[in-house]
Amino acid sequence: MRSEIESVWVFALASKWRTFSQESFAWSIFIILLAWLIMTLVYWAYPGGPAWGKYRFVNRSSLTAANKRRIPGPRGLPLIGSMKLMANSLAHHRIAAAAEACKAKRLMAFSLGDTRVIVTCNPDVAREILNSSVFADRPVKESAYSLMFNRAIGFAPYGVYWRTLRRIAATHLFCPKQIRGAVEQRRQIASEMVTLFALHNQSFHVRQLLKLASLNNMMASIFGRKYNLNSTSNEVEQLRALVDEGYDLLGTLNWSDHLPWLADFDPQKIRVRCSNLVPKVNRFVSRIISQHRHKTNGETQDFVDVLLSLQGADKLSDSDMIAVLWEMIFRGTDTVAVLMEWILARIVLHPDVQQRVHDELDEIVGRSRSVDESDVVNMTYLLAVIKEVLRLHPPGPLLSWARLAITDTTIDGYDVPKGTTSMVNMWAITRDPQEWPDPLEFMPHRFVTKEGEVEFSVLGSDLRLAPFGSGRRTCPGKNLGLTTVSFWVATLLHEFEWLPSDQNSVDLSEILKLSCEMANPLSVKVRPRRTYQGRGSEMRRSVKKERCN
Ligand code: HEM
Repeated sequence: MRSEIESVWVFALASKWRTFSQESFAWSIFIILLAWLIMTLVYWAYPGGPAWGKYRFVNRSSLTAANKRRIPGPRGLPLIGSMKLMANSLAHHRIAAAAEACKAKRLMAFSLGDTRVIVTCNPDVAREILNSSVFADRPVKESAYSLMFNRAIGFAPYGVYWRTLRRIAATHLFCPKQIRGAVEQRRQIASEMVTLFALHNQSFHVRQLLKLASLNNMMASIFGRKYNLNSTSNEVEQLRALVDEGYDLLGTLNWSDHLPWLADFDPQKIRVRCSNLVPKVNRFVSRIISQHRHKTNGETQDFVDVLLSLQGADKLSDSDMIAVLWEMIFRGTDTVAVLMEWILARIVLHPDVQQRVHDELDEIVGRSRSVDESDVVNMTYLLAVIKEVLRLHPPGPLLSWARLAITDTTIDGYDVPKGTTSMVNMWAITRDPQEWPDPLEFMPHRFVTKEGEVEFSVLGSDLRLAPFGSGRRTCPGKNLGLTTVSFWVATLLHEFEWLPSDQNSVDLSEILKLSCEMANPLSVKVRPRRTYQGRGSEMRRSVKKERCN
């Protein structure tokens, strides 16, 4: 009897405890959720949104009166902050509009999920950021890591390895002697482009051919591979597909970079795509490296040979070499093609400007011969046109890749903590009426210097127009890029009159991928300027012959 009573007690207590523990569990969850919600809202309430709020809340006791000054900026949404600013094909427009609305053109703070970001639309503050040694690092995206770019110049952490790579590239790829040495290759590709453009009797799109020309140029400089634009090569097709995929991956805003709790789910399938791409790139570049290793003639000819010849501390492992080589192809191809398409678009849109360039070409080169690269330095108006296009359509409106603060620092009087990502909205600076009279007008003559005036340099010394960035991480390929673009544009303008297509007028809408491209590819017609009768059919015959071969 006693034991029966005891078991009833035990059952009663157990069921009470179960009820209690279920209730208390539910309460605990509720309290945790409530606390989390409150903290989320507290973080979000700070100017600049949740990432800034979290930093300031967590460090509130150590912040002094001076560094309590808050950088103005949008809050965005709780938890994700202002992701919508960047998750947009016109991020540079949106950021400029937000800075205007927050009266924060000099310096604006915003949050991309957990990432603290500052951005400036002002040239003086841009100089402070880009030229400071504190911002000599880059925030590395997951895709950049997966694609090995952390071992190449663009994403390598600031330090000895990065400095070594820049020195090697500066000495063997980007120095004036090397750039001059590749003149014949650029001339050859320019003449192939002319031949192919001349074949069109109707309107056509220029983009594919410009990209292919640019890729062939980089393939020749980096891998020593020479291809004809007329003939399709399996190797070029393969590389083009690899570059396009890498370009798309790096140009996509990866939510997992800023919201670590999403990382395991890989919602945009970026990790999967990267892991599919990497072995293909490895195979492609390894094959070329191994062919170079087995070359019989010992001369140093291309960048692969240079990398293979390095000894001692400079010697690179095969995987580092692959990263460096691939990055060069990757960076050097699209930027040049994108800029050329914008230049041709402006040329078609402004016949008066085209006429002035033609007059200049007739005066300096004449119609009896083709353009020589050495003519270009004397073509002041053409160079002014290129600068004006860089001003209105910088290929990297947010300077492509952001910078990362290595230590705590001060920018424009505000304290900026270590680990903050910083960006420069070059597009907004180059369209600012306080910096440029009539900023939205296409007026190349603003860059034509008068007697005694100093020429405007776009290479990073004047932050009102620095399309190649500035400071330690400025673009190392800027001279190569400008030399190629100016010579090719001079040649294409010397050979043809560029006219709008019958069906599509020039549409200057933009789309920001890794570079800022024309949203609707340029369609044009060309009329030869200096060809004798019959040259068109002669060209057609020669192309047919090459294709048959
Ligand atoms: C019109 C042509 C080009 C434009 C507009 C351009 C623009 C840029 C910009 C804005 C940056 C970031 C600079 C900064 O953070 O301050 C950059 C970096 C870089 N560019 Fe270019 N670029 C061009 C051509 C090239 C070419 C032809 C190459 C190589 C073949 C190249 C290789 C690089 C590399 C390796 C970096 C990373 C530098 C580093 O982090 O140390 N670029 N470029």
